[in-house]
Amino acid sequence: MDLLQQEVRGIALANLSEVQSAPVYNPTTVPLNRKDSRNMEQAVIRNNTGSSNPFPSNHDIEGHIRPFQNLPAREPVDIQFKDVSYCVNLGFRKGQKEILHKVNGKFPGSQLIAIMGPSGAGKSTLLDVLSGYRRTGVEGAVYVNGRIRNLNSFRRMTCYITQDDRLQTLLTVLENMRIAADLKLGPEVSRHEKESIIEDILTVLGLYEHQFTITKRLSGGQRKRLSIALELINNPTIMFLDEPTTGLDSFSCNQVVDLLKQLAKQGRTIICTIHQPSAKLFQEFDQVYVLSNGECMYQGCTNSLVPFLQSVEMPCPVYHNPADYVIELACGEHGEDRIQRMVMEMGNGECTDWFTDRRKLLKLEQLRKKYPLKKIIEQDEDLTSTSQVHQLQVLIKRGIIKAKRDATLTHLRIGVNIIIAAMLGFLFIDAGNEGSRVLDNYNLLFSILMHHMMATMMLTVLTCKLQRNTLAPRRQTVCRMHSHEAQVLNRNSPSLFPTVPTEMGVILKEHFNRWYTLKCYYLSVSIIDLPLSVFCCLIFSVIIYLMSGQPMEWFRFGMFFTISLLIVLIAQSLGLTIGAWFNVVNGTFLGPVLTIPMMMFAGFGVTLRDLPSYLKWGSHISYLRYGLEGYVNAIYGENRETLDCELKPYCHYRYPAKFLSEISMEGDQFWKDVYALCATLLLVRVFCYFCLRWKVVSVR
Ligand SMILES: Nc1ncnc2c1ncn2[C@@H]1O[C@H](COP(=O)(O)OP(=O)(O)OP(=O)(O)O)[C@@H](O)[C@H]1O
Repeated sequence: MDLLQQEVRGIALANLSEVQSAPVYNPTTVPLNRKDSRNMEQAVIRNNTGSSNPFPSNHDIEGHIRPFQNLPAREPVDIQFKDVSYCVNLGFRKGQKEILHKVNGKFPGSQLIAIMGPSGAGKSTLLDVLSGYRRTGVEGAVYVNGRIRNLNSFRRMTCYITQDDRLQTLLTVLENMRIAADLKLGPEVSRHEKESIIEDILTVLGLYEHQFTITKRLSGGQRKRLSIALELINNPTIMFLDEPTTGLDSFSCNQVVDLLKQLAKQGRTIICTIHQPSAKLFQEFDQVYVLSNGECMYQGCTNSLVPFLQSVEMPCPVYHNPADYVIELACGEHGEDRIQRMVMEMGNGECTDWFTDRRKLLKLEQLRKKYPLKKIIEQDEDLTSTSQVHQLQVLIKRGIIKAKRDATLTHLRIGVNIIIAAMLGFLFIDAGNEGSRVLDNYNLLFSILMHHMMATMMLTVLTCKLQRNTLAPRRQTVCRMHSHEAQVLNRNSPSLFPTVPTEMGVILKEHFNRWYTLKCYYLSVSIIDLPLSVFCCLIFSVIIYLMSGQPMEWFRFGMFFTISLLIVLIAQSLGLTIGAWFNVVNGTFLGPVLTIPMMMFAGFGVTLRDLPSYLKWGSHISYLRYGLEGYVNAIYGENRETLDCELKPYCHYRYPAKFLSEISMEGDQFWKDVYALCATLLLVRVFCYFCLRWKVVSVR
């Protein structure tokens, strides 16, 4: 051994002895009774005081610090996984790509566990697989307390916190917490109890002073803590967090990790992915799991990483952060052979030699004995904890608050309808009663149809766009980059490429975390928008009807308005379907393009009679045809009297029946058109729901 090597070893071992002498909380050796956990909490807070204690004191009568007094401590849950592989389909004729290669691991309860690795190593994928978010393409077994994971009961005790904070930004912190409490705890828990839980969580997370702040004004760290706070309401036993520290400054990082450590001490298993923590932050984790190219390079206690590297003859250089060094190794900066050596030594995650007290680690059969099979209560497939009626009520309440706060879009919709109605009104002024301007009026009716359809559809496509199709956002692989550059890129990426959470991203997160069923969400969205759609449509119809001098008969106005409203609702449903299915660029392109065939078959340019026989079917599926026919019948049908003929000596269409016959819309078809439009609306709504459902399920 040369001198340099001896020196490096000596210092690494010195690091090790220093680290080992520090008191390390090990849940496998220390039973988690109330007294001990209190002492440990005190110890941690004492350690934090003077630096960055994120937990304002929360004293009980004896003066002891008791955070989360309204959240009972949890019985630890032990997670193990064996030979877990994950494959994605790359598309038609492109084959498959294996992202995780038969990895193994052991995540004991009451621990704060970090999954580390370079970008593209498979951290988020492993988190998705373990949380049950990804199911298709997954092989291998995941064990919970020694038994094969039952996904439904597992999901009832877990929550997933995404990297990009998918929050309702228009609501205040308190409103967000109250909505989450109402959705998760239901009406059985009294308002007082809910408020106590909320107060407790907000206090411990340092958000109490910000409870009346609108979420969009919170800092990055506060948002992250709010994301955690929202999921803590129903007290999950296992928490999965995707890069909870990315985009935060070191102070906020410490706050978040300290908080996670507190939660772990109460019996929760906290598993999070993390890029390259600072040396201080790294020490906060109880256990670390290092991935490289979908294989496990190290698994064990954080403090054992340095000795492990020593044992495989890749000692951590002096004054080097072990976390940085292991990422450099995982990137292959020191050679691919070193990765392979570490993977082999670790048995791809099977080796448990580097846990603090491996004798206390329980085998699967021991775990089964320790946690005997509980009586299984038959629970239905619905994973939510409250009734659907209750969820609907809460979601409608939330939607109304949001609509009130974001009045710009509401004002814009009203404004656009008034302006377009006035413009068309001026253009076609008094065309409705004049026999010589029947064709003008026909053009006006078609223009109204176009307005209702395009304005509503495009607005919906743009506001419900789906940004990403996964809970975990993807970034480009930067594996071979120098670790420091990678670190800088990763720390900067949130500000360089802001990931604005869209409504769809929020739905994916909330639905996966069992806040509500998709049915309730969809119904609430439809109900909330209805009054505004009716109002906009009514205002437009009144202006255009009066300005263009249509017949002053209530029943005709009623017919005109009914058709307008049905068209608006159909266009909105189509917009929702396109918005849920395609991204914003494709949706903006497809919306108008798909409308063209509908217009072709509407009977406007080419009358329904003159349509070639092989294209007649098109007129039966075009809702614009029923819309136009409905308008024409409302204005010129129902035995309308002879029109005025004041502008010209001869009016070709003085008799409405003649006009109806020429455009091939004779015979009172109004109710047939209304039925056809209602059927289309129902069909599109149901189709849209299944699209949304498919989208949510298919990304898993
Ligand atoms: N649906 C997919 N199709 C093709 N490749 C995928 C898919 N999902 C993930 N990958 C690839 O799998 C690898 C692992 O991705 P993953 O997001 O798990 O990495 P990561 O370690 O979390 O990276 P980061 O830290 O940058 O988020 C990457 O190379 C990624 O490109």
